[in-house]
Amino acid sequence: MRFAVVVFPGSNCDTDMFYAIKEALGEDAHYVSYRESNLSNYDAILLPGGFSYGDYLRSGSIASFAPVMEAVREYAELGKPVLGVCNGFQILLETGLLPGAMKRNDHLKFICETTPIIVTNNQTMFSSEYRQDERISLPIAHAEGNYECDDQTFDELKRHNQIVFQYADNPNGSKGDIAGICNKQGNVLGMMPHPERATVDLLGCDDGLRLFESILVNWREHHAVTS
Ligand SMILES: NC(=O)CCC(N)C(=O)O
Repeated sequence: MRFAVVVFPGSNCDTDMFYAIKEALGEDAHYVSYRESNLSNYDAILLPGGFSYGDYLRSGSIASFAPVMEAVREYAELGKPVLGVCNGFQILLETGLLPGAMKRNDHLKFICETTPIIVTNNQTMFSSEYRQDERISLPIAHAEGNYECDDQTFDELKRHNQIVFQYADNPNGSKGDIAGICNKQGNVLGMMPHPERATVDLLGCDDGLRLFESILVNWREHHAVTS
């Protein structure tokens, strides 16, 4: 499976993402520039964490106008997997590929810690290798992770099972303890916790690996070789 790791000016988790795919998952990973306009060679697109364009204006807002995001939008419309982690999630929100917005953490401090996460929906292409309502541990590292949306959007997220991950111990004030949501079609996921920082025991936790394994398992199911 060929994964694209998109690199924006200011990305800083691209190498971790590349390592997670190449070394921990054992699949093909490629760095792709924010200038790229054709993503048709890839089976999944990964938007890594970081501080794209210095987080100026709002996190992810300037990156949402990068040339590659038009290609990501077209790619997502085809139903192919798009994952945004942390700053990647913020970019997906700013692009409108996911509903809602990110505010500064309610305590106005940057938080960097490993935190308990609940798998609220294991029926997605990103979470199927977890058990429903499983409690896992993942690192978080952000200043703007306080998810916000209006009540109508929140009801829709619940009605369409779009809330995929929730904080067990809300660290930032996020509405509904939201840590990760997907679009209605289920092929675009944004999440603040960093699964790519938790893919091997050596990192202290490997609960993130099953997220990438879920993508791979689901891709294989749709690309089964029948001879
Ligand atoms: N780890 C990251 O992606 C940093 C996120 C980010 N730009 C912030 O909210 O602070």
